[in-house]
Amino acid sequence: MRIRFTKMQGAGNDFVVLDETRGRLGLQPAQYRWLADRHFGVGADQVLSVRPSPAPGIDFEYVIHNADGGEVEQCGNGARCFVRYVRERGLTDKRTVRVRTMNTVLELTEADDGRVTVDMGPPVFDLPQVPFDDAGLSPHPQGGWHTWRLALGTDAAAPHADVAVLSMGNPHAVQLVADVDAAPVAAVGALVERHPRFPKRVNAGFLQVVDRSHARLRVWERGAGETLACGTGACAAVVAGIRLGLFDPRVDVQTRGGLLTIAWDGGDAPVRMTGPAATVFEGEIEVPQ
Ligand SMILES: N[C@H](CCC[C@H](N)C(=O)O)C(=O)O
Repeated sequence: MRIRFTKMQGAGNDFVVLDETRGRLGLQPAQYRWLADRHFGVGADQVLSVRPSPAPGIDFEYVIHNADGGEVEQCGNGARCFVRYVRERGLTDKRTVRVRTMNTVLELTEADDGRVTVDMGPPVFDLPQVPFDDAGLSPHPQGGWHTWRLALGTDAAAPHADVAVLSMGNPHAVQLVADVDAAPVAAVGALVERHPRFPKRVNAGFLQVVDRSHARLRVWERGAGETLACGTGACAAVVAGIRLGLFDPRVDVQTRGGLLTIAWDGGDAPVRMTGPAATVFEGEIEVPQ
């Protein structure tokens, strides 16, 4: 099947974007994996599909598949590319669009200077909704909130990770590190991603607090490995840092791929993320059956 696609990136987190507003392509997980493959396909961290409005008051449906072919609930950097895409292709002339993902409605706004702000909705701390299995664990109090100690092996001498656990619509486990450049992102991130206490796996964030309004972050993403930036990961890291008493309500997060600004006023307030979005190239490709 020959398909048209657009390659986009937001802070270096890269995407294959598909226009399914006039009909679905009917792709299977193996075909999403192939499209994301950096050697045999186009190459991307996620594949994003733009689908027609599912309900009144919603402009589009926003469907996200990780590089491993699995469909997931949320993608923050992808949301910024989504609004750039629908405006560039004339699918809307609105400056603010509302899109529905698997479990949330996001509001995306493109400013005159091209920067995009996403209302990511409120963070979720209810552990069964993350989901996270805390059976037999006691939280470690820290700065007015708490972290959870994850054993990363079976024997008593196994290393552990102390993680803050929350959902931005998708699951996140955030740990504090002194220096992100020295953090064992691949080794520990892969163990946290597939830790049995996360039945749907988890995105593993490594957060360095620079000061109360600046952070550095690396993320080992569920279903994609380490990416140059993770939008929901930046939101989760700032929310965790605020709850742990480490950040003010607005934080600039330096990722390997670029700068994201995250703001959250606490409680049920929405998390708002601002950052870049860019179209890299358009193309056509024959997708194997
Ligand atoms: N790997 C994530 C999806 C993409 C999130 C990330 N690319 C972002 O910008 O939020 C997950 O499985 O929940």
